[in-house]
Amino acid sequence: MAPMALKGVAAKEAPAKGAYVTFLAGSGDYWKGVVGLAKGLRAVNSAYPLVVAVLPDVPEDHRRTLVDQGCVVREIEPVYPPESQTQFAMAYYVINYSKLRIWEFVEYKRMVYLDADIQVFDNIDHLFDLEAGSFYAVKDCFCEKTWSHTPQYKIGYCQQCPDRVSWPESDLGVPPPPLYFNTGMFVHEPSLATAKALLEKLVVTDPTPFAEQDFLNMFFNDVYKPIPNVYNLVLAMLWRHPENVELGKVKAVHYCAAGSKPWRFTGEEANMDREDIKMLVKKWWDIYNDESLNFKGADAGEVTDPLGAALAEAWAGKYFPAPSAA
Ligand SMILES: O=c1ccn([C@@H]2O[C@H](COP(=O)(O)OP(=O)(O)O)[C@@H](O)[C@H]2O)c(=O)[nH]1
Ligand SMILES: OC[C@H]1O[C@H](O[C@@H]2[C@@H](O)[C@H](O)[C@@H](O)[C@H](O)[C@@H]2O)[C@H](O)[C@@H](O)[C@H]1O
Ligand SMILES: [Mn+2]
Repeated sequence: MAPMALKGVAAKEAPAKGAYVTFLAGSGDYWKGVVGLAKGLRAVNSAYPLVVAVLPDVPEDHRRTLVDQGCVVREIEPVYPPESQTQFAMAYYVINYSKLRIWEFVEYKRMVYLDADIQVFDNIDHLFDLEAGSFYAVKDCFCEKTWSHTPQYKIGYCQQCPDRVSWPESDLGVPPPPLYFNTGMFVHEPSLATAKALLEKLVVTDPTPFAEQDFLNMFFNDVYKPIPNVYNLVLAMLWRHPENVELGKVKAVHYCAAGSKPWRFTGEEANMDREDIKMLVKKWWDIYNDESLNFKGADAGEVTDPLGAALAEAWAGKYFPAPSAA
């Protein structure tokens, strides 16, 4: 017997296949990173929309700019680590715990998360077809000063080159650290059960220096599957492990090195005078400034990405009342 449909409850929509998702907090200039990302994904003809998880402190004009670029803007509730210990996470990173909300985006079966300081230079839509059940992300590097609090930094050990300085297991009596991923980019499967489990685990987990990145590495440690660094080039790799980088094959660049955010670039910080860095920053600006990559929404008449147009239209009314009839 067919299950009786609950009166007035619309049949559950089958989740859409997938979407890219990024995270925006505050009223600062990271919205420029999101605009760049939206245009970069268009430049590589991605078939998926870009969802932006915004904290309540993101101003309306920034949200409007993102909707005008075809983004689907979704407000999320902030996520805070246990109050009593917050001072143990680098204050700057504490807001990143709110990234955990994207597991609640169950209208999508699969999502590819990208930090707003990432730019995509080649189509990576095939990531949506990776086998389900694993957590896919790129291995991080332990060699920058930001890691100076860790034993691996003090020893000079890095998972990017485990043989350069081998882990002194017999001296330390502990095995090398498990594989550790950078959370500027990852492929995940939204699920309310996982979202609930993440938050329940967070409540009993003291914050650590790399905040949600450390936490996600702990949580997904047994299902983590490394993917090649072409999907998330952590810039420090260019001077820490150049032997592991083939710049011509890189599909996504992560501008996470100090001073490398393109929209704030001065070239003054360490390594920012490198030719490859200046070339990558220019590549970012070339996309950001390319008017032909602007979203051509329904109101522009010529719909170039129907899914984005439909989503943007559906969402436009959510944040901005439809223009009243003149
Ligand atoms: O003021 C901020 C700081 C961070 N972020 C978001 O949080 C992500 C992680 O921060 P960031 O990329 O600066 O960290 P990094 O990768 O450089 O360590 C950013 O990419 C943005 O998506 C933001 O929206 N506003
Ligand atoms: O909140 C912790 C952050 O941790 C990661 O950034 C780090 C990491 O890449 C280190 O390896 C670098 O040395 C460091 O510069 C950089 O900030 C993620 O990119 C970011 O999205 C966010 O999760
Ligand atoms: Mn980043």
